[in-house]
Amino acid sequence: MSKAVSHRPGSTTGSGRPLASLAGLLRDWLPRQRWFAGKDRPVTDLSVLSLTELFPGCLHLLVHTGGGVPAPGGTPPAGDCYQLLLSVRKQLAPRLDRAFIGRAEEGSLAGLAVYDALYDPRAAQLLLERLRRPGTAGPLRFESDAAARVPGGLAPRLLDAEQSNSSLVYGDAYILKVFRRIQPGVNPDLEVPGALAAQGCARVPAPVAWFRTEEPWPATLGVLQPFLPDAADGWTLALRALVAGDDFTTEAHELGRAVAEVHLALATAFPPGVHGETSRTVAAMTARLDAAARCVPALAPFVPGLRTAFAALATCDAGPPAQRIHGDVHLGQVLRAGEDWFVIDFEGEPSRPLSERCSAQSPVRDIAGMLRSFDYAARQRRPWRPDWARLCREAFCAGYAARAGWDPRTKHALLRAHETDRAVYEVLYEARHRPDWLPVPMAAIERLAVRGG
Ligand SMILES: Nc1ncnc2c1ncn2[C@@H]1O[C@H](COP(=O)(O)OP(=O)(O)O)[C@@H](O)[C@H]1O
Ligand SMILES: O=P(O)(O)O[C@H]1O[C@H](CO)[C@@H](O[C@H]2O[C@H](CO)[C@@H](O)[C@H](O)[C@H]2O)[C@H](O)[C@H]1O
Repeated sequence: MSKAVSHRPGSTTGSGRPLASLAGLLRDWLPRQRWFAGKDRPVTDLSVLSLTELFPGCLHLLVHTGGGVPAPGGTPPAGDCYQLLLSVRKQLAPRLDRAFIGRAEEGSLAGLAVYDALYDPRAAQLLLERLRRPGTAGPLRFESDAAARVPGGLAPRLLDAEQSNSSLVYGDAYILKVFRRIQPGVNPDLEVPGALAAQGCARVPAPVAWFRTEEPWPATLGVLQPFLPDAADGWTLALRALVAGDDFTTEAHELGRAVAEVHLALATAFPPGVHGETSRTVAAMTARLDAAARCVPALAPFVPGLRTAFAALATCDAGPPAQRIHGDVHLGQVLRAGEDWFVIDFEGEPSRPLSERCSAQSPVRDIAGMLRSFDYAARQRRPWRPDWARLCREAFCAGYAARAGWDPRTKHALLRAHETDRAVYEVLYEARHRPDWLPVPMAAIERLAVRGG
């Protein structure tokens, strides 16, 4: 039986010494996780917002770092909230080495090994069982599409890839994405695929079950959707083509069509947006650039040149109307199964506030994301293959135009501004998560600032 453990939000000691002991271990472990956003500051404060015994031996936690203590049900505080599933054992089997968080030193957990339960097949199976049978566990709510029939007993495996979240694949039939950084509200990765499926859009795997919390505020915690078993992601396929010296333009053209179809479905599924005033877009892009330059000094010399890309928006054609978009389009977010491209991960850029990610924006933002991704792929090759990226870019835009009815290549200033904004985001992302990759977006920054495109 699951039960909610009574716990005073904001305290690491509300349930006694075990929490204090856990908090100590988590302060060291959290910053080492790829999905941890606050890598640029030490975890000095950590509070437990909610703690639920999901099943015997497995605790579900929402923890908060980097800000004031949040009030229950109140306004979300500054800082970040993370979802953790933790288990304890006397000894960890070697196959759970990667899951090890630390050994508790005090309280009732003293001497026990604390580990990330998502690596434990038993815990992963029990989590799927909860999703198969809608119900509650303390503040947690497990829900499903009434038409979905998820079979029991599917063998779980945790995807190794370093991602923004953690994903479990069950029997190559379903994939459960467990969100790590939790923001109040419905996660777009539940909301958007659900709305697109209702439109009959076949480009997106539709959610079949999900779980969410009511405390400390309503938020989505995880989504189960069909797994595309023989799919390969666009990044893997593009690199394979580059290594083999193959052309990728047919794939890029089809990708352009797929992204355009998703945009058309999004425009129908969500009420059309009002075009934000251009001056506000310019101000927002400029503010993001200035903030990024404060964190990554290498950007500073390019700031004046990059600002001209944003300023040009004031005098150029406004382009297509604002609408709901994907928000973080790149080659890793598209999967090819058979001849078809699918689009996944509608969370948007993980570091942006949820309200911003759900607001109507220019679809050019998504197009710019994919164009940047061709550049990223081309730069994985020595020597660099700018011609490969250029041909993919042309083909993607042509495919997009064939389906959307307008051609991104005719909106040069708009594209340049959005590619610049995206490259600035990438500089910050790489500086925080993969410093070795920083030269990739920096090369684009130099090109966009100095040569203008
Ligand atoms: N429906 C699916 N079918 C097959 N593979 C998937 C599916 N959804 C996600 N994946 C795989 O899982 C990886 C992580 O998914 P993604 O939604 O991008 O998570 P994250 O937000 O953690 O980046 C993808 O790169 C892809 O390889
Ligand atoms: O984790 P997400 O898939 O939500 O996206 C984040 O991580 C991506 C890297 O995994 C990052 O993408 C950047 O690197 C890609 C190559 O690894 C490249 O194809 C993309 O064009 C580039 O932006 C993405 O920006 C970030 O939000």
